[in-house]
Amino acid sequence: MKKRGGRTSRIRRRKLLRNPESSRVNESYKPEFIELKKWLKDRKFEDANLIPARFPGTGRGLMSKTSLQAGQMIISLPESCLLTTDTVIRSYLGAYIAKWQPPPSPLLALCAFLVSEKHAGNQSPWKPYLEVLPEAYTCPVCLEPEVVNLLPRPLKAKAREQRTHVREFFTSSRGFFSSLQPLFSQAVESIFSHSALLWAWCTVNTRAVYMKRPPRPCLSAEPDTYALAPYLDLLNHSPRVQVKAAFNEETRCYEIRTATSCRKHEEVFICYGPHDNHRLLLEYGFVPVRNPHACVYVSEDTLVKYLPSTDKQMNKKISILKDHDFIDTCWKKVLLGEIISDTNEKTSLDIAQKICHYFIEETNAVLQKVSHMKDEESALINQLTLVETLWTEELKILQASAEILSSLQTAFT
Ligand SMILES: C[S@@+](CC[C@H](N)C(=O)[O-])C[C@H]1O[C@@H](n2cnc3c(N)ncnc32)[C@H](O)[C@@H]1O
Repeated sequence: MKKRGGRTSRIRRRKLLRNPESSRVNESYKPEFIELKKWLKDRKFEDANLIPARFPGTGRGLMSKTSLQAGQMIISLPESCLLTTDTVIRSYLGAYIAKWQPPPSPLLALCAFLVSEKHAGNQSPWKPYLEVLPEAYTCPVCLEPEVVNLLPRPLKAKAREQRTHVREFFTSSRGFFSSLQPLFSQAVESIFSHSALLWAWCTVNTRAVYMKRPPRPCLSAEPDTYALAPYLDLLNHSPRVQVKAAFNEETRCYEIRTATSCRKHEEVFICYGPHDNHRLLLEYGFVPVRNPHACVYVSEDTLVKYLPSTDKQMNKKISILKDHDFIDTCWKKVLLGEIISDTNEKTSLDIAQKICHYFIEETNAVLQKVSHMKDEESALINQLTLVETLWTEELKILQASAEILSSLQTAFT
């Protein structure tokens, strides 16, 4: 591989800094997007505003061809382009779903359809959409156990729960998959494998938009709220934008309007919700930088370790913290406490500062370990980089918190 740092690369980097537009790569000429556009046109969707592109930092997304004003429609995708449980029930799977007892969940119906259509390859009418879907995902359920082990403790627990949940989803769906055998010449076990179902589960969970469907007798009573929205699902998340997104019953289109303007040739973002980094990694498999909702989770164990052992009110304090959802919640909120007395305030600041330093040390130690593993395990580099970004963002919060605490402490000396 060529070494970076030569004159040409220095000039290129300077150019990129001067003109960030040149760092975005238009992908609309790619065969898969040309096919997808044709497929969308056949389903009455044509769009003049957005083009697929690759951006530094966020990866593949959509770029605006014109400037977008606040209140303007970003995209309006006709119902005929959406993949919902209606699509599945109307398909060759419908009769099998109707026969199966207990009724399959809406999520299972969607996942089974995705796996089956992917297996159909060139025969699938959904091929142009399936071709642009990611081959693999980075939600914790897809990470190697040694990478999951490096996650902050509360997230590690949720990641393991997610793995168990998907495993159980697979095990409990096997009977239904067997019932589909008449549709395939190949053994269903090899089509509806654990890895195929995992791919489908991640596709729905990371890409579907919210669209409530009425309950139907052939599906279980679980809420039916997922719709896969080709092309629209290329929009990345930013916590800094506001959008209005919903299915419009009059136009019969899924519409997104932006409340935040966007300049020509910039990436167009939507907001998946005011989520912290743990939730974004857990549900969507990415960690944004400078997320205003990011926080560091402080566990009960850590609090108990740093609160004075002579404190007779310890249990009461912990239960108050629990009642207010303060345990395992945002570190930032620790800084929002009201002053009760100078002595209490000073003690609290000292404890908070100690906890903060404990976390900074722990974070630095994990970061060192991750960096070491990145040198050793090149096959895991992308997964490790994801975890590294998460810890680096936590370190920034902790360092900023330590500084604030230190200036508050100075006020008491
Ligand atoms: C609805 S899709 C958006 C399009 C996606 N980037 C693609 O290429 O297909 C959601 C996924 O995009 C990625 N993503 C969304 N917002 C992101 C961001 N701000 N930074 C990095 N990745 C992001 C995550 O992998 C997430 O699971």
